[in-house]
Amino acid sequence: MSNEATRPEIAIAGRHLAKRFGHVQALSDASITVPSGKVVALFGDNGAGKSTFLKLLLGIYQKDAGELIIGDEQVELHSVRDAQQLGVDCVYQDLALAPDLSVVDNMFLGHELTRPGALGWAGFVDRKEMEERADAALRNLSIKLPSLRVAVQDLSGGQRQAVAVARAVMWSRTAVLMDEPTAALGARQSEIVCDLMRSVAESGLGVLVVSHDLPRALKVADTVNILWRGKTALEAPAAGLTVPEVVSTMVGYQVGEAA
Ligand SMILES: Nc1ncnc2c1ncn2[C@@H]1O[C@H](COP(=O)(O)OP(=O)(O)OP(=O)(O)O)[C@@H](O)[C@H]1O
Repeated sequence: MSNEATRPEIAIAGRHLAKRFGHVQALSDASITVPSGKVVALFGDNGAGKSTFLKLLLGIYQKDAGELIIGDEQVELHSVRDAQQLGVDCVYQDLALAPDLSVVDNMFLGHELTRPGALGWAGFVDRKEMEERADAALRNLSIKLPSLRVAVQDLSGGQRQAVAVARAVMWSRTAVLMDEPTAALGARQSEIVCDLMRSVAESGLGVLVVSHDLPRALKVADTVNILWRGKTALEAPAAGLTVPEVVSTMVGYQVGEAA
């Protein structure tokens, strides 16, 4: 868990970001700041540029213009690896879990712990330590599962989502980005995932969540950012906003403007 004294003020931010794909100007002037310990909800109509923004923050795409900040420092990201090394991870919409592997194996996918073998040869996977660390990561977020050895395909949708969130948190030091984390879930499981977002923020990380579930995201977020045709149309505290106001801004009316 992060130490408050050493926590950066800004976990992650993109300022005045622009990105063009051929003839499509996906982003022209988009700015989002995610402070440490806060949940920021990113809203926007289809094609507004939300996924493009996330992919710029993750190093999947490279920006044409603007500034990226991670952990209070201005950075350049050339790959996903660059973002990961700065402590940024993502819970993707498809969760990117291997269904036939256990919870533990999914939590360590690509990060397996090995002990050195005899004569310095490749070591064996240290399963005991993997289980202990996975268990601690899940407990920190108060996630309860039937077993760590169960295959992910035998968990409920909400439990799978929780494993994906815990995995991202385990490998993040700075910020966790979430792309539609409740899209495939029922009401009760969505509430559990929203509670999880708050726990992640309370652990000191910045959380940026892209969502079409406006009522739930408004409830869980500290700040709301709305993109409209590739530009930031509104950045405001969630507490003062209603769903109709958000929808108006998403479709191009400013808050307070007569329809
Ligand atoms: N790799 C790409 N190549 C070409 N055009 C792209 C690419 N990625 C996104 N776009 C275009 O950029 C614009 C913004 O797309 P983006 O996926 O970022 O929007 P979004 O807000 O995430 O939409 P949705 O809610 O529908 O997922 C769209 O017009 C889209 O067609």
